[in-house]
Amino acid sequence: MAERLTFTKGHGTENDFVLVPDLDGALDLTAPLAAAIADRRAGVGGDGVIRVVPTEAASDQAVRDQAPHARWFMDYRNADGSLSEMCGNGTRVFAAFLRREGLESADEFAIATRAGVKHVRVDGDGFAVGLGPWRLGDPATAQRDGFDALVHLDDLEPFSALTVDVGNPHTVVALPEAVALDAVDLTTAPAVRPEPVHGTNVEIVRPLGPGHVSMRVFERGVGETRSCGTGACAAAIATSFWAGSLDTGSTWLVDVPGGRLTVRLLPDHGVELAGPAALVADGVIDIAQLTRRAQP
Ligand SMILES: N[C@@H](CCC[C@H](N)C(=O)O)C(=O)O
Repeated sequence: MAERLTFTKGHGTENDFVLVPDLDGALDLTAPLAAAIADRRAGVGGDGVIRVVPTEAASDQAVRDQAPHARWFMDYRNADGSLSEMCGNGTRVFAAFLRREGLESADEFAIATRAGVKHVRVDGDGFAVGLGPWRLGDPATAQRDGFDALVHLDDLEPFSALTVDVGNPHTVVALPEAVALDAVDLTTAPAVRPEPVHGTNVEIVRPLGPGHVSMRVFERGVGETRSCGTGACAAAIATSFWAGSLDTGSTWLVDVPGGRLTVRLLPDHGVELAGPAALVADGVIDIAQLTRRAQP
């Protein structure tokens, strides 16, 4: 493996990522290496690590099959090194990197992900990305009860929640009026029942008005983050579902600690996420130093 890796640090509404270009597909971005890069004290630091690699060089056949539609694969890992199928904020930062580097020059293009091909377009200063199709985790239970899961927060009675898949798994909590959003303790992972087999991201949502919610998120493989793009989509979908108005072409503003995202609900379970993307630093990682463990 190369001893030095170039990287770019970026963020979308303060959900931050380390992008590692691997233009010839030679880098073995293992879970321990990704976790070391994402480490905020001994590494570069980020909520996730994104390898930028030609789609045809991906190890997964299902990803390589996307090569006729998308030249570049967003190989996403969480800060703990685990793989994720999708990252909404990451898609915009990935798109900004591809354009800055001249790897894509059009205003609209597609990117390959573990959740399939996603279409990106320039949208003002930022990007809009189609993240659909979404689906409810347990549609029959959700249609009958309005909820299909319970989430335990703090020492309070469990809260009703809805499971939404946006390529990756989400559980959205409808926080009752009596509980302040800022007061919820997200220093540890909320317990979700039934326990999701592959884990879940948990969004806690407070409606602010028509088409407008405030949200905090505990991300699978990370902890509390300042934003989550797929989580914002899940929050808008769940809130619309509870209001009985899905698939209406509505636009939602989702306020997160790191800023504001816009979510458009489209027909046929489509959903589009729009927001900023910033590339803030470039550098070089010394792999030997990064992986050297301090002696006690
Ligand atoms: N922050 C991302 C989601 C990243 C992956 C997530 N933690 C998971 O494991 O599914 C976003 O903006 O969507």
